[in-house]
Amino acid sequence: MEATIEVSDLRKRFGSTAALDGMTFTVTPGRITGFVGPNGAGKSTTMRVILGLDSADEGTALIGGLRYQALRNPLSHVGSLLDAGALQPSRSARGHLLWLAHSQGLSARRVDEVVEYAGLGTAARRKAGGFSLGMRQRLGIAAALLGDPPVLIMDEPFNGMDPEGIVWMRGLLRSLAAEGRAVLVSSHLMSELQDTAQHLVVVGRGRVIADTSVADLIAAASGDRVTLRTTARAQAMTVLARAGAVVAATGSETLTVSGIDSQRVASLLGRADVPFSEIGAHRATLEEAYMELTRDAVEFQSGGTR
Ligand SMILES: Nc1ncnc2c1ncn2[C@@H]1O[C@H](COP(=O)(O)OP(=O)(O)OP(=O)(O)O)[C@@H](O)[C@H]1O
Repeated sequence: MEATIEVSDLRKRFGSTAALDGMTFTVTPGRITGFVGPNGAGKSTTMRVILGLDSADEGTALIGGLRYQALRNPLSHVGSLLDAGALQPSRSARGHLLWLAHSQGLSARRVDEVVEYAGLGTAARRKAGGFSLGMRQRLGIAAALLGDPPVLIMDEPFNGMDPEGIVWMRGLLRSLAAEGRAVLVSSHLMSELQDTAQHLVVVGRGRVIADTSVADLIAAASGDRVTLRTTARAQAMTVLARAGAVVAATGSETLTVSGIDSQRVASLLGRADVPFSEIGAHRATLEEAYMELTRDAVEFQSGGTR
């Protein structure tokens, strides 16, 4: 089966709310696609529709070219981590995985492999009801990987993870993508995706705002700005503004300059005898790029509803 997810023109209303309003994107194999957007943008609804847990009013969602309902032994086609709380609390983690495995014709040996892979170790014998959120996420990952699926869908997998767990999760996602799987990961924290995802689908109000590589998104948001460190901030601002640059102070000794390149900034300051210690092209963070893109798409902003 091809490792792809194809979402095409999904529309869904909940009463007067358009949760999905023409959602369209493709997740391709061999890379991590981050799925991001403000609260209420439609991420969970999209994931639920892809996984057959919810139905759309219009449009299609295909896994390897097939609707979820048409997949035989779905765990071997797609693994998902949606709600880490959905467990039988009295069952041991291993018992839960064994039950899942048997329902899909998978072996007990495979259960032991995924227990190891997800770093559950001896905790697998304990009742899942007593697990921390981080441990439940690991159990969810073990369940998602049971059928060795080519497609993975993870809703907020970093939730509840401690710093060591976050590093582990990043490495795991990267290796799953490197094995040629299609990996769709939603997250609210851009910092978690910055060094993890290669591609981003940014959504707002039920539709795609941007479908782009992380590198291109950061380059576009970085613009042609130059950052500068100087102990003579006021003097530098005067010299650069006189040359036509737009200058903004970003700290007591730092400035952002746009309109002229870093070489010109250096030569202007040199000629005017303005001291500076650092100069370089400004590189936006993924967080900055994301904020700029989604500014108009947030449903609720601090300071009241729009
Ligand atoms: N079962 C439901 N009943 C009514 N409205 C719903 C239901 N599920 C989702 N919605 C609405 O649909 C819209 C999209 O919600 P969804 O949960 O898909 O967004 P999201 O991007 O996952 O948000 P979050 O980041 O907060 O998890 C929201 O306006 C939400 O209130």
